[in-house]
Amino acid sequence: MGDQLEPDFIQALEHRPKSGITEAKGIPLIDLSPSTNSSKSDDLANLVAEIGDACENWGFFQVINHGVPLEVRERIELASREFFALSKEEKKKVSRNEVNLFGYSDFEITKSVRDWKEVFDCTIENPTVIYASDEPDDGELKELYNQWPQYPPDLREICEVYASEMQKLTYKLLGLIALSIGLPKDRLHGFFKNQTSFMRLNYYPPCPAPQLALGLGRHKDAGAMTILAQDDVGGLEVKRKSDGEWIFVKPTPDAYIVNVGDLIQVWSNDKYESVEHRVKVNSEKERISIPFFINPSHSIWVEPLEELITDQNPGKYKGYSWGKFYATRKLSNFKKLTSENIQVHHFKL
Ligand SMILES: O=C(O)CCC(=O)C(=O)O
Ligand SMILES: [Fe+2]
Repeated sequence: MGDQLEPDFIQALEHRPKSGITEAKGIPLIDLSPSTNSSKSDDLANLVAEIGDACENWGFFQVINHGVPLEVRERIELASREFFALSKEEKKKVSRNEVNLFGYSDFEITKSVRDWKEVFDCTIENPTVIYASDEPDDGELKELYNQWPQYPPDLREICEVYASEMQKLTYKLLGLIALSIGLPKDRLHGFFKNQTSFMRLNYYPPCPAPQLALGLGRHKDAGAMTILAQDDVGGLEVKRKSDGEWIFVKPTPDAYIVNVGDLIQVWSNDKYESVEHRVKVNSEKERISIPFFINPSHSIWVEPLEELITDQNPGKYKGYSWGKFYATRKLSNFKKLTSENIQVHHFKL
């Protein structure tokens, strides 16, 4: 079967998916209604505690009663299917490249192995401002804009509506996370003025050798937080903190999956860790997922929050520039990497 797959998709033995599913209780499912309704303060305190436990013990959770209309989600899933069903030639008219960092790609690489997937990226702030180069002393900025395909004609409008719903949910979740570490609700909000957040439509086609490849290799998300919609096929696996076992994230209708990224790990000084995850593919069904990557402004200096630092709990990271980190990551898509891509652990003290 391996001969049906180009060698650059084949994972090393130790990273190949297991054929069965590890049945486990899975990541926590959290009802967000106490944050929306004018509910009792006890309910809010319980919700904050649940969020804190989930961030600490899993780094991942699912939310329901999140306030995002189901219709908005159904529209973006449908539009994604319509876009990826186009011919390669048509999709490549909006290819991402070194100048236009957003758009379509069928060439994603994670830890030097190709992912069995296609993506369409679009940015949220219009334009998004980032550093023009990854050189530490070069302060030149550049503006990034989206590219939109001709078909489906309403993709732009649908993505914009979806993004504005995700933004509302973002601030709700950032508030709950801040409260859960004993900080004022709006403590993290300021980092996201002129944000570099972006969203991605992921398409995982059926794979002839799903036991050899991955839809997306193991990785951690480098930004602050990710909110993910997955369809009913399933494939996402999360590395359980307690024992390192890969746990299948069972699709839950109308739930969003939330995970802590590397920035919350640094801001919280390792109280909340960013957790590895990956995506399995299957030989029969295509799968759609839509991550919304919440990233701060390029101008943010990332370091443990000063309120959390004491003599007993000294800062575990030296600071780094989010903008330079992000520029390095984005430009690496177009370079042949010979060494490990930039990672947050490079800034560990
Ligand atoms: O497709 C998924 O379920 C996960 C996607 C993901 O982890 C990512 O794009 O960073
Ligand atoms: Fe991810």
